[in-house]
Amino acid sequence: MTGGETGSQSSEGLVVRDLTVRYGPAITVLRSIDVEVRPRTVVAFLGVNGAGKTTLTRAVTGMLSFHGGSVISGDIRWKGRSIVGLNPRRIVRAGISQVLEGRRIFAELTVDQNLSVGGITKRNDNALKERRDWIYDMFPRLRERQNQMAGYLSGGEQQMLAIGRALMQSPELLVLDEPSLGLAPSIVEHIRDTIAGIREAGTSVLLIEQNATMALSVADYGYILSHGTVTKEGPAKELLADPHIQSFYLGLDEDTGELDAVKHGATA
Ligand SMILES: Nc1ncnc2c1ncn2[C@@H]1O[C@H](COP(=O)(O)OP(=O)(O)OP(=O)(O)O)[C@@H](O)[C@H]1O
Repeated sequence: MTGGETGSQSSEGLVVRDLTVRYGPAITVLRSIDVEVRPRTVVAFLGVNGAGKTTLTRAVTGMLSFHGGSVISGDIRWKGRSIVGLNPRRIVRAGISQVLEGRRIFAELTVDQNLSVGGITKRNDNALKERRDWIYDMFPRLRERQNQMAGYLSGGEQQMLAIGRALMQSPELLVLDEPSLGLAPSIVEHIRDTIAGIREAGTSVLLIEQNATMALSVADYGYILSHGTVTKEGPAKELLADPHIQSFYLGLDEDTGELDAVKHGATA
């Protein structure tokens, strides 16, 4: 069973089946992968540089064609309906929002204006105001800086803003691409707590990460991707305890259990 909950809910969330994705005519990046994100769960998608993690996010959010990629075979179903071939706007409207790798906020707009842009397709002003208050409660530092230009925020604050902007759509699924990249450990912890809070509020999260420690400590379920193929999957707690995963992704020596971050390039 995948995704951490009961089988009866499988058609409600995101179901990726037998998906093969290619860039151009010859570069096959994802090979027959199966991934599932059930409602109200956090699913970690882990792998080293170039494994194909971002390519999965592009396929799910309708961005693949902008990068010269296409779905060769298989399907991506959201709440029981195929979303392959839908444009990004329709996918956002269907309830899937994403935070791209690299915190792409609008640097010359204020924090508040960035949030307004995030909610631009929503028409209910009261609901938007409530949403904005909820985001400011989650990130008090953004409230303090709401009239500042976003470009002057720290890296961690920009990541919070990027997440907040995506949440303005009230998504049912949030796709987060490497939110911990380049951030100090204390900020990473805050981001992890935020992800847990997002799940508690009812939104499921597909969490793309190289920082396996962070991702598996908050996720319900995880997938390990290697060269475009899912090589391992299971409940996050089991993956976290797996000696091979500890050795390769968490940087713990298989024999001694000691941290070996330099050898394995772990980011924890
Ligand atoms: N637009 C593209 N055209 C051709 N090849 C691409 C394109 N985008 C990515 N690739 C290749 O696809 C492979 C997977 O890339 P992808 O960005 O999905 O991996 P990733 O696991 O997210 O890596 P990282 O952690 O470094 O972001 C890489 O070999 C990459 O060079």
